Amino acid sequence: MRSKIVAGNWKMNKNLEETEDLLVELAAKLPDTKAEVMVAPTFVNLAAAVRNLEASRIEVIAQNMHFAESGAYTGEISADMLLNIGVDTCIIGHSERRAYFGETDEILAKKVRTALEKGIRVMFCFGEELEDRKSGNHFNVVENQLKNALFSLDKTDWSKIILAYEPVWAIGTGETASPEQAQEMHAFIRKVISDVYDSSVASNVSILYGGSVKPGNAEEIFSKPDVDGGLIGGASLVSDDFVAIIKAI
Ligand SMILES: O=C[C@H](O)COP(=O)(O)O
Repeated sequence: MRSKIVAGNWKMNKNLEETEDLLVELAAKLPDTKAEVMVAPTFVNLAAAVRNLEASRIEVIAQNMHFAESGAYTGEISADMLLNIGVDTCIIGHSERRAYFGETDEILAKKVRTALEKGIRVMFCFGEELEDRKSGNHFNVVENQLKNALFSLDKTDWSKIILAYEPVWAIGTGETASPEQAQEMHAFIRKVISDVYDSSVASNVSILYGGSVKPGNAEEIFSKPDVDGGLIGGASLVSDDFVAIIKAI
């Protein structure tokens, strides 16, 4: 049975003091929900966030990790470093990593493999660009992203995978995929997974939607049968907005 999940990706926002303030607010305002609630602060504040949320059910997750175990990779963070501070879920493949840091499907496949070998749960992000959507190529693009990074995994690995479909044209733009567009793509993703693996893998994986989710549109998006929650950027930086989105699940 798949989980409902609402995750906040704070990206490169919030210094230490701001991080702690927001966590205190979120912990205090967290509504009663069966959904998993996650936040992904920047690397330098992860350890403090874990300590801050010790008594809370909000999970601290990472925004990225390297595929190598350790070594001469200046500026990078390993899976073991995350585990060592109590972080065992990591976002991999966010479109900003793909676009600004050259992360290819091949690199992402290696990251996913390392994460799973280390026991880190992967929140794998993917989604088409605006030109792909306009040309009607969005289903092919999404299928290839999944195939290149995930379809060599064993069936059993999928219990450690969360998917986050994020159409690039809807990220930080205020333009959201309609609930119908989100549902159509999520249903397609489940069908592709079912064809490659089987229907139990497809029905047990949580598929989140990300891209300009706000308090005003979350409920309608989350009401769709194949949408299991959201990966929230901008609106997760404001406690009342993030709490309202959690309430919508
Ligand atoms: O990781 C989150 C996504 O990039 C969505 O960001 P956004 O809610 O600011 O559009």
